[in-house]
Amino acid sequence: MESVLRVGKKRYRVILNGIHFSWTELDKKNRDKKTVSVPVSELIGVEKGRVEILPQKKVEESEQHFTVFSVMRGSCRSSPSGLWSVGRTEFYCSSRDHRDHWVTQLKTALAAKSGMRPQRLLVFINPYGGKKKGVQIYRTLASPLLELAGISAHVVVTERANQARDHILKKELTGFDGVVCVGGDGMFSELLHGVIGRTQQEAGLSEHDPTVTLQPCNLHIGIIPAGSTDCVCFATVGVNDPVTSTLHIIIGDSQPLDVCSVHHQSTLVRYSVSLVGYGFYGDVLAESEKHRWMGPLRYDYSGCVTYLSNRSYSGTVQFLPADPQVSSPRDNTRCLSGCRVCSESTERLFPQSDASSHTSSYSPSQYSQDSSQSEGDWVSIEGRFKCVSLTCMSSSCPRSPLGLSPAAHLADGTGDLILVRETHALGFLKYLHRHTNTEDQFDLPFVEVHRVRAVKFSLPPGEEDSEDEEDEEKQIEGWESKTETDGSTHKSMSQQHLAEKRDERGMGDDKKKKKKSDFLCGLCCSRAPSVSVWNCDGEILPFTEILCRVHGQLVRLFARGIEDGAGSRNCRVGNRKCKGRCVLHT
Ligand SMILES: Nc1ncnc2c1ncn2[C@@H]1O[C@H](COP(=O)(O)OP(=O)(O)OP(=O)(O)O)[C@@H](O)[C@H]1O
Ligand SMILES: CCCCCCCCCCCCC/C=C/[C@@H](O)[C@H](CO)NC(=O)CCCCC
Ligand SMILES: [Ca+2]
Repeated sequence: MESVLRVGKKRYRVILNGIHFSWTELDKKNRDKKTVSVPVSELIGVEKGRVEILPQKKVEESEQHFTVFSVMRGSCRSSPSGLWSVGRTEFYCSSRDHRDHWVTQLKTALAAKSGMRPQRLLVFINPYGGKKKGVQIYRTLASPLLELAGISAHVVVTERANQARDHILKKELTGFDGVVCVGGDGMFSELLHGVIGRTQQEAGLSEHDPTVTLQPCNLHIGIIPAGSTDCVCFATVGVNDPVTSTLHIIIGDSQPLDVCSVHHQSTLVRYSVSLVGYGFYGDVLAESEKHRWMGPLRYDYSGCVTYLSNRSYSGTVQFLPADPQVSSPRDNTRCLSGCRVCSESTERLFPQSDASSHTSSYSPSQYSQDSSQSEGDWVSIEGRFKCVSLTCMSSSCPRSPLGLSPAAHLADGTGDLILVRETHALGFLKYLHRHTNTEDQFDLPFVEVHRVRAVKFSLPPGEEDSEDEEDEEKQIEGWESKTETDGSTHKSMSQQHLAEKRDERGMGDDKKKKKKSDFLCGLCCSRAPSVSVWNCDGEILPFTEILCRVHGQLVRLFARGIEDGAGSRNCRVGNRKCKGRCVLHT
């Protein structure tokens, strides 16, 4: 369809074909002609009249106007890369019939995309996450956009921890195309556990057996960030912004994600997508749980306290290396939207399925993961470590924009194992500081990094996890999942308890008496505990000896990874960059 319409006072040639909706200013010399071209896949909605959606819905009736809403990269020249906003354009037609015809055509074009987009979502809001603004963020920023896009949402404001996980595990989910959380990494983790657990239940697979090839999950997960760190959102979208995330959900973006299952003996302990960290990151988390009242600042405070305690821990790390021909954690690449390494991994991980179906929305695919790969040989490293970290993705976050492992891939079926050996305090500070800039944190003599498929950690003889303590800790975990209504305390009580138990176990009887002054005395290493705890995506694990296995592309998010140079400098018309000439960005 093609017409001359007015936008403001200027005349435009407006064209809608199956792929693009574009408008070019007329009455301009050729070289100055400005074209705005929006892929139909990035249209959000069309309304009759002159309509505004954000910050509040306002409708001005007009028989000859219609308003088009679309994805716009950036909101101004200085927008961070990856930030999306809502582009809004009012068109003026020659008559009411003409206007109605345009609206019908645009709605038909949008309807043709409906198979690629979610129609019905199950949304869980944690009213206590981050700065406690989850409900407000959803009502003012996300809900109006979902409504505009014709997506219906069943909203549950949670009343206790693990309510979202249990709902997904047990309740009827027929008709939902995705589950969405409004909250932080902890809320995401609830959805992750619910979706993976439900999928395995339905497939009749045991999650406990680390050798089982788990069934990839069709139900997509969306994250509207409203937490403290929001690392998963940042690393898969590039920014922590509720509007950007809602737009990715609306247009049905689909980003596969590797997941690590953590086992103790023959039991599944938890799943992780971001960090399974022992030593420094475990200690920071344990310490931070004692200071939850500080809010997100507790991590900075606890980071300093833990750094000053200057601890290191003994243990044996074993790992199964990934194929070094495919990629390496030190190859200076970045996993960006449409990443080649991840696409090729799709073919390797699911050789029988149609690889192209993995790039679109939640179209259910017949997955069957390749388990023919022989396990290979385990490599063993023994020593004293400041930290042992396993991450399935970069784990970038506002604190560390390139993340724990900048070249890690979101969906390549591997994780990066980072070993930081015992070193002097200044050396470790250098390592930590490099997370905040572009210097290579692996280019230090006491740091090594390996791309792996599985990791085992064991304690030195005499320090192993004792069965009695495990039973007790399991009870604590069970208690944690019981109904709780006070969002500010649910985690602190259980995690603090576990942290204290760890301290007790590590310090022995006489040192227990001086537990209260422990972190100050941590400066003097003789009193430091010999065993740390594992931080698993922000939760303390109740076991120290664990086996981790990476499951390639086990879940899918409504995201597309980080866009190359997205933001105010470039837009994409089809697959070609507009080099900043598009009027969206001039
Ligand atoms: N209504 C509720 N009451 C108490 N806890 C809840 C409730 N809803 C969710 N939770 C729990 O709160 C925890 C933290 O939530 P969330 O991740 O949204 O926020 P956060 O501030 O980012 O937390 P974190 O400290 O993990 O970064 C989650 O682990 C989740 O299980
Ligand atoms: C001299 C300057 C030093 C600055 C050091 C900065 C180092 C930053 C590294 C960033 C690592 C992010 C790891 C992600 C962890 C999340 O899965 C998890 C859940 O939200 N967060 C925590 O455990 C919260 C605990 C995070 C510990 C930092
Ligand atoms: Ca990975």
